[in-house]
Amino acid sequence: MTYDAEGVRRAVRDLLTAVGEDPDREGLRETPERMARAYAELFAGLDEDPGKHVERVFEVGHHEMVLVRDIPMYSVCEHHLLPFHGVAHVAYLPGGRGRVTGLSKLARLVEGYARRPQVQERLTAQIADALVERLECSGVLVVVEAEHLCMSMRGVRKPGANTVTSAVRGQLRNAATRAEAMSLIQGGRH
Ligand SMILES: Nc1nc2c(ncn2[C@@H]2O[C@H](COP(=O)(O)OP(=O)(O)OP(=O)(O)O)[C@@H](O)[C@H]2O)c(=O)[nH]1
Ligand SMILES: [Zn+2]
Repeated sequence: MTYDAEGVRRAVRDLLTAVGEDPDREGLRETPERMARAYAELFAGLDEDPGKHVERVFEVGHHEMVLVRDIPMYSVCEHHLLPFHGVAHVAYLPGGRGRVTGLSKLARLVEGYARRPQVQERLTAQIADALVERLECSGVLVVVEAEHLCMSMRGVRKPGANTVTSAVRGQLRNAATRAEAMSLIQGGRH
């Protein structure tokens, strides 16, 4: 997939006209160009294989849980192309050889799947599946908490409603391990 900036500029100009605006008035003249740049950033994940980040591993012989909590996350809902944003928590149990990946790579993984038209459930599952398949860890728990602007600023208009999704794989399905991960995730709450 290749990003077509010219196509985006054209479409934004047409959109402005269709909603009853004048795309040639001063404030809007550069808007197609600005939006082409903005969308290139918001949808950069479409041109990426996010799983590649977590294939960079270190053999440190760590067999216990690793959790990165409160990773800021911005995505765009595929139904309305409006933002949903919040935090992702990513926990995993290293596989047999105690291989871990860089902590920032977990955030890069979240970014790669968030920066595309998404639904929160798929985003959550894709992060979990990439960790199982690419890092080859023995268990994963991903929790995403987000507010959807399509629910806040339009439609049902319920600002503040938070959607929480989780995806659990492998040994983190075990009740005790899962409870430990959940309590570590909630440990940051006041
Ligand atoms: N499951 C899920 N639903 C989402 C997500 N983002 C947006 N939605 C929902 O997608 C649904 C689309 O519903 P439709 O009835 O097709 O569209 P709509 O008429 O604009 O719906 P309303 O938002 O209720 O006005 C809405 O209920 C949204 O809240 C998401 O990440 N996951
Ligand atoms: Zn939506």
